[in-house]
Amino acid sequence: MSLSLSSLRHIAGLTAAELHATGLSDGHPSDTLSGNVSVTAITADSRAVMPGTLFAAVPGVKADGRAFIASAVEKGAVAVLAPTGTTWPENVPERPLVLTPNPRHALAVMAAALAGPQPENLVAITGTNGKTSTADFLRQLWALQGLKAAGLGTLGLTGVDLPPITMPALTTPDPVALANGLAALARAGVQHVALEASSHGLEQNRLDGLHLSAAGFTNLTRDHLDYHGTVEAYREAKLKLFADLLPSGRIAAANADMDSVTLDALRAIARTRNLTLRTVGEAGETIRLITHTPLPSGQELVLDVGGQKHTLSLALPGRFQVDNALLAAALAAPDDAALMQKVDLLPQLQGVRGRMERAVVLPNGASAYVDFAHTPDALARLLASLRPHALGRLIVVFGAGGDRDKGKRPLMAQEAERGADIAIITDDNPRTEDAAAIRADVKAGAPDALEIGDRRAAIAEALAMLGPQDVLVVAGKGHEQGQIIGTEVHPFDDADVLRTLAGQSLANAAPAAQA
Ligand SMILES: CC(=O)N[C@H]1[C@@H](OP(=O)(O)OP(=O)(O)OC[C@H]2O[C@@H](n3ccc(=O)[nH]c3=O)[C@H](O)[C@@H]2O)O[C@H](CO)[C@@H](O)[C@@H]1O[C@H](C)C(=O)N[C@@H](C)C(=O)N[C@H](CCC(=O)O)C(=O)O
Ligand SMILES: Nc1ncnc2c1ncn2[C@@H]1O[C@H](COP(=O)(O)OP(=O)(O)OP(=O)(O)O)[C@@H](O)[C@H]1O
Ligand SMILES: N[C@H](CCC[C@H](N)C(=O)O)C(=O)O
Ligand SMILES: [Mg+2]
Repeated sequence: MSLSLSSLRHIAGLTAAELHATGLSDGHPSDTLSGNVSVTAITADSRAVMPGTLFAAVPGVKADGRAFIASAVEKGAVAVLAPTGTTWPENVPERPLVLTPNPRHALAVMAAALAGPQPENLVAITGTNGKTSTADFLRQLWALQGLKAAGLGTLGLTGVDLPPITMPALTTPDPVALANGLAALARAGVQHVALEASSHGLEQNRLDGLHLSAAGFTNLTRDHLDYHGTVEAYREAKLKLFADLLPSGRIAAANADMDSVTLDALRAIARTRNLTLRTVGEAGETIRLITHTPLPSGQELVLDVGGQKHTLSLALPGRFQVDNALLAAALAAPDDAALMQKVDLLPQLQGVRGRMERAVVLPNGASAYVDFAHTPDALARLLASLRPHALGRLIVVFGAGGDRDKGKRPLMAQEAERGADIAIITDDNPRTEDAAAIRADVKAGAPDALEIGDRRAAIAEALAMLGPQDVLVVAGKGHEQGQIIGTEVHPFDDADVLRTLAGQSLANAAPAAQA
């Protein structure tokens, strides 16, 4: 699809006064520069510019996109979008220059306009933990009703019979990939999409071009303060989904057991913006969790759904999975009358890859789980959820990622030490940081924890410790397929490593047992 620059500016709410170009002495654009150029694509990456592209030159964390205007023009950019105050670089052929205080917002809105259709039911989920799980449960609930549905987030694009669409490996993709991916899904008849809204994505306006039908909020606890600076700024970024992006009159759903500051702020936004707020959980008003009883194969739930008591079994272990399942049900129901029907589907939900996934059961009855907990709150809840399953000891292997929030490292360790009988600190994507220094930051919160840097060796050591009825959980990587050291990704899959090592130890044990 192509659109004229002036239509794009109109769509993004940018006025004529914001169109400039160097060499225009009277400040008024000439005909060529008046915005009648045809734009076929938009990108914020000069390396992706092709003839006909509008280049969004945005300052970022590592680089300043304005340094690449010359290169974009050389590659055929027909116009440039940039922050107010940007001047045209010297010795670069003139192009229309659209200036706005928030070019990332304009980029997302224009990308959506150029991409075309969006799925009719587009639900975004935010929160510190539980976005992927809730989005996948929602996708499953739709699929169970026979609807063509997709999930989009940390796991990439998920669903059955989807067109081949490549997405960047981010929880919330950049606005151009997002808009194009969603348009491809809509064109393929996928009208139900559950999407993760990360705080980075919200802060960077990646979702600003989307037409959302509902939005969910799981919880807000510590993470990503390296990027947002303060909890307040982090909360503000998450709340943007409800304050700015979700259109008035739509459904907002939240876990009522989340911190009260965030919940109160959400309630205030819902009131002001006329959103229908649904709450779930122990304090939930829409779906209230009355009791939950862990069972060997999952858990039994007693719920109050709109005043009606309802008992059902969930085939998933872990208290936090109940929160995610109930939030998904609240988001799946277009009106209150449909709530019970969605709740009735919950027993059919299947586990999400790498989320409390039981990878190995040893002949002595010990189990080993893989989970994606990488925050203090997630680790605390994970270990509390596993405790009833550990008739023996509970052992955790975990680490903290490099180039990510340093403040969470000792807090994660405290939760590991508090919640498990044995905690083993290991490496989890050191990225460009020194792995030993990360482990030292972690160990400051758990001086008694064991430290084994090599992740495979740490898992092997933990497996060797497992006595009858013990439970091991390897946390932090979940579905991940690699260990990122420097900028290189070394293949690594916790579940595979567990299965391989458990198989080897059984093979090694066999001759000894016969002797
Ligand atoms: C810190 C961060 O979020 N960075 C994201 C951001 O990059 P940025 O805009 O700051 O980029 P930059 O490298 O400073 O460059 C500035 C601009 O110059 C442009 N450029 C750069 C080089 C060049 O040759 N030409 C060019 O035009 C860049 O395309 C960019 O537009 O925007 C890019 C495009 O959307 C993202 O790819 C990039 O994600 C990086 C890779 C990343 O690691 N992000 C992580 C932290 C992230 O976003 N995680 C969240 C949260 C996960 C969770 O929930 O836990 C996620 O949604 O995945
Ligand atoms: N509702 C919840 N409350 C607290 N912890 C949770 C909740 N749901 C999941 N977790 C924990 O967080 C981990 C990650 O879950 P999930 O992948 O669903 O979260 P996410 O928000 O998508 O994470 P990311 O920010 O990395 O995308 C799980 O493996 C579990 O340990
Ligand atoms: N989306 C999260 C994933 C963290 C996973 C963990 N394995 C790590 O590397 O810290 C992040 O980018 O912070
Ligand atoms: Mg996720």
